[in-house]
Amino acid sequence: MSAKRRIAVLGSRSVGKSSLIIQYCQNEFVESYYPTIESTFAKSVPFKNAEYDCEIIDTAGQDEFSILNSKHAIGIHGYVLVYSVSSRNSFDMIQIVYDKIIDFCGVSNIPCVIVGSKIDLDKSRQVRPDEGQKLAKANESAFIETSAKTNTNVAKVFELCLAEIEKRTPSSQTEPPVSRCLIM
Ligand SMILES: Nc1nc2c(ncn2[C@@H]2O[C@H](COP(=O)(O)OP(=O)(O)OP(=O)(O)O)[C@@H](O)[C@H]2O)c(=O)[nH]1
Repeated sequence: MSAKRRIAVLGSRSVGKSSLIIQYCQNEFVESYYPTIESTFAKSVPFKNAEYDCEIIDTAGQDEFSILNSKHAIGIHGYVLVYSVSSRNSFDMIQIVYDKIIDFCGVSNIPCVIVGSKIDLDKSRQVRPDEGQKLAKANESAFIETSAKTNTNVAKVFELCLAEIEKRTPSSQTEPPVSRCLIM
């Protein structure tokens, strides 16, 4: 039986979350922009001699005022946090979203990949790769830069996420760790 892995993709509006997932699951890139409310994609992924049934949750873009939806914290095995390398604001949102998740879950860190998207827009780059790397290191996360448009490093994002999950949850275990948060 293949293990189930539920992965939530979060980040500011319009950074390319849907495009990344659609490129990964359906091998296509859509130039036009349709804001997401929420959708779920399924993909079976072979990884390290095992087969994983991945459920990938595409979320509506967040900002500093959004309240973390409990659906994006409960029952989630791993996170993909996306910013666009051409938007400093979206980069600044990553730490805010990360902190909201760890606060909600009552843990000190989560299985997470930080993604700098849209690297094909190199001329309008506002965030350097080493800044992304440093942020990821500070949050014990994996890091990668991608382009959904040119299909650069797209599959790698989800492999890194499975690897981060694997570091903390052996493949024999299906449920994500229970939150240590106590309601008194
Ligand atoms: N050049 C370039 N454009 C991209 C890339 N990825 C996404 N886009 C464009 O950026 C816009 C937003 O992409 P979406 O994938 O809808 O972004 P999103 O993060 O899902 O947006 P929300 O649903 O509002 O949160 C669209 O016009 C895409 O075509 C990329 O890798 N390169």
